[in-house]
Amino acid sequence: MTGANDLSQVHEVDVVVHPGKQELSDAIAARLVTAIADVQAQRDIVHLSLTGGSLGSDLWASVAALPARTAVDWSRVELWWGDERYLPAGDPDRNDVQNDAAGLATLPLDPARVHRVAGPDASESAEASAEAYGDDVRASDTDAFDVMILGVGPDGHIASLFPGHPAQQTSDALAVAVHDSPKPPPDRVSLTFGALGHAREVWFIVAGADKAEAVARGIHGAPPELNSAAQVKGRERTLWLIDQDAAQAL
Ligand SMILES: O=C(O)[C@H](O)[C@@H](O)[C@H](O)[C@H](O)COP(=O)(O)O
Repeated sequence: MTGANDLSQVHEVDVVVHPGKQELSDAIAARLVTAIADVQAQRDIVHLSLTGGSLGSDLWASVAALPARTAVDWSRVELWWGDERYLPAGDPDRNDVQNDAAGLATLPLDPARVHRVAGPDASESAEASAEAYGDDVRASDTDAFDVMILGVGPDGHIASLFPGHPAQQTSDALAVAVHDSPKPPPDRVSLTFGALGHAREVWFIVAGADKAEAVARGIHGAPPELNSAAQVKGRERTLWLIDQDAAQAL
């Protein structure tokens, strides 16, 4: 990983800094393909949870361009999303649609293993969609997500859990409906903190100077009303994959 600067074991998390957003995206893709192939050498199915946002989509362009993507049996990958904007299937503002357009759709996935959050075209309400999504996660035969990928907003949000928003406090469900989101669109469905941390590895992926303060708080610790990322850790590993701009406040 040329140019990568490993600031390992900062406050019980691993931090890897890459020069810029493109290098970061390519490095996440390489790391992800290797992680999936490693799990597939041990067992049949891999559970992977994805994120929206620009980097969360860019990484699929990087995977699609990576020759080593063929080291993965994509038909044995179960795909989930940490959150989804409560919009109809196919809406260009949905996270899954943006991931697909960036390159995810080019991979030979099994559509039956791609777990999309139901939108208003396929559910009565965001609450009903969240409940169905939680049931889907519970019914899957996994002990934990193998890799939980999470983008981080400048305000410190992860998935659709915004600092200080009441939906952050849901602890009795795997997924929650979010209304009045400070970032549009207002209605969303999100995994809860408990479900997001139900992962062997959590990877926070962040680029840009506007995220530097959120990154520092996420790594060094902060209360939920200031930062959501600080509330989630992987069971085996918590990894921050960031670019130099996002590392400015460390
Ligand atoms: O539903 C959303 O609005 C996105 O999923 C959002 O949570 C995103 O992951 C972060 O805001 C980081 O996005 P960027 O990588 O574009 O900064």
